[in-house]
Amino acid sequence: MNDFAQIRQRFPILKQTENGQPLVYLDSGATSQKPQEVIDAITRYYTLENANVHRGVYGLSERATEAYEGAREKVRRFMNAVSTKEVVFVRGTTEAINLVAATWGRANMNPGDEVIITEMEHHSNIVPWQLLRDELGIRLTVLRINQKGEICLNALESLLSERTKLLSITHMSNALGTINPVKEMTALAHKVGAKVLIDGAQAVPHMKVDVQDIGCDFYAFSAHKMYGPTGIGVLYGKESLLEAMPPYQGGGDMIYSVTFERTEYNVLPYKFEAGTPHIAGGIGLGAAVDFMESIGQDKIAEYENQLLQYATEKLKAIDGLRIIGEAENKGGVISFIVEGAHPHDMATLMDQDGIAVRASHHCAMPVMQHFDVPATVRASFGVYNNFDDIDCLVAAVVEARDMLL
Ligand SMILES: Cc1ncc(COP(=O)(O)O)c(CN[C@@H]2CONC2=O)c1O
Repeated sequence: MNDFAQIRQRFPILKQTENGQPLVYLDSGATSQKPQEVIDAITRYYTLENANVHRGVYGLSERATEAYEGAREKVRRFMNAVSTKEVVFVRGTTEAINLVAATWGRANMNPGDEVIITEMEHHSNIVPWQLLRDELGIRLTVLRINQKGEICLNALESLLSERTKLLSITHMSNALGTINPVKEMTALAHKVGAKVLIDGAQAVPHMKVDVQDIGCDFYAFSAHKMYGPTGIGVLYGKESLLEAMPPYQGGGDMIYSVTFERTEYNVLPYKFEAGTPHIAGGIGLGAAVDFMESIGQDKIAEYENQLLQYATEKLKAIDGLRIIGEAENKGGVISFIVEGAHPHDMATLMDQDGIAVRASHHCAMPVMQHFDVPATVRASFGVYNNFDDIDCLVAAVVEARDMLL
């Protein structure tokens, strides 16, 4: 049994059947499945370590705090951040981006200042900037994509100006699979003095991310996409920026002292972590980091690329199927349509064969508009998928197509 076949055995949920067929889970882009060690870490916390963190002066609370803050250090090392002060726990990528818009955005942007995003963004990296535009009168500029679903660095350079205060971009598209050249994009933005936020929700599960190497100012991701629990994610921010930003929410734990006249805020990262945190989620995230590092992100990326190449070759051979998003550099996501068959009908029929794929606009409606499709069928891979899964996917696509046409 090869390594990845053994890894698959660590996911209990994959042992079940769906409609009498083995479950073929190909929707990791929406949320990944969880290995036993992540499930066990969360169970262990509630079984043996549950207490509120940071303020208890008794052993149980100290052990809960050690487990929770130990997870923060794991994330720091995982992203190669300089300090745990730069690792803010949030609910997920969406909250991370909203936090930056609400704090750094409000404190640093004035009417006429510009945010640049790309045409392939998820709605969580579009709507927060629209809200800020409508509140502050800033400009929101879109970097268009080509017919392969790629951005053009020269076009970005032409858009950047002294007016640009933030470049906010996805590292990897959830709808197209496109991997953006974020390091080069960051360098171009910094040349005009703009800050850079990277939406890493789809990238972190699939590849090694080194925030110091990229040079970005903010980086956001969600635990539930990289084998961890829902409800916990990370905002990385350069310490100097986080230090200068006002708090996001007010309450307990984010304070040092409170009088009715004024409040002195807590140090980083706690200034941004008001209220009782998702302690079990943080510990589960730490276990997910351990899981990914036990395999090796480069090994994950290489394996998933083999799956992607195989799936692309097999799907392209199906009459009437069009792949949406054919970037030279892609991660483990493949979107497609079958002419004459609505994606929702395709996915519904494929479910009858035990195939779990997403049929949607994937919260990337501008991408659908660009390719003039209402939605796509999307298969997205995790470390537990294999080539048999892809053979099952292809057979189900053909069967659904023949039933619908
Ligand atoms: C690129 C990208 N950015 C942000 C988000 C938002 O993440 P949270 O929901 O964890 O805050 C997602 C979610 N991906 C969606 C969710 O379902 N299917 C998808 O592709 C995403 O793919």
